[in-house]
Amino acid sequence: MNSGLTLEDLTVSHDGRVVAQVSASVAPGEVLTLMGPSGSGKSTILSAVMGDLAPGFSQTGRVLLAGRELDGFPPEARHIGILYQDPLLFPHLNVASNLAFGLPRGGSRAERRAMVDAALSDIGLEGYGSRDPATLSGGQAARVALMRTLLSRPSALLLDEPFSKLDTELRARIRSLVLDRARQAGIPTILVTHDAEDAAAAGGRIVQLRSMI
Ligand SMILES: Nc1ncnc2c1ncn2[C@@H]1O[C@H](COP(=O)(O)OP(=O)(O)OP(=O)(O)O)[C@@H](O)[C@H]1O
Repeated sequence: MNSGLTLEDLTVSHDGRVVAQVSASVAPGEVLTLMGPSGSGKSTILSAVMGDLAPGFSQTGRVLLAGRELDGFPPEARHIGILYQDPLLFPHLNVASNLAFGLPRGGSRAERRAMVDAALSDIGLEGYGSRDPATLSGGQAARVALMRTLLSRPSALLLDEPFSKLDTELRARIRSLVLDRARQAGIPTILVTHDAEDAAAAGGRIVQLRSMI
């Protein structure tokens, strides 16, 4: 059974005008790069996959995960992880609780704590568990956000330029961390980027969106 992600003639319109259109299929563990000029609809396509279009937009076509159509599923039942340029962390939870939020249910307190500690170590933030997210640098917050998403074991991963605000060295490290994990876990992944180095690191096929205006 194909457990990849398929976008079948996915078309998004606003006021009767097509603003984004794509057909693509992403195999398990493949990182497909979505490129295209500003305004060609890259972020809009990711919102359509999430089933989370802003009011006024409508979509046609199909999104299939593991061969099953996602249409009609509430967003929380889709198990699709998304990361944006600006890391979104819960401001009222400390760093450890933000990470624990991503863990699937189950397991003892001690097991969950051990998983959070291992995750902090993986992102080079040992000892940061009790910190308030507001006290983190941009790069530290980005690492926590991506690890929280990875811990939730998404069935598919959407990356909307999540590396673009990081400095060159951190960018390369965080990029490898997330792309390697996605590949190892067999997660079909779509990376939106303007950056040729990101696309090369992704190593998968590149789909170019055309500007619809
Ligand atoms: N609220 C809106 N009303 C009308 N059109 C909109 C609205 N929001 C976005 N659009 C249009 O949808 C199209 C796709 O925008 P989108 O942000 O998905 O492009 P993008 O490729 O991600 O751009 P960028 O690379 O600049 O982030 C654009 O033409 C944009 O003008």
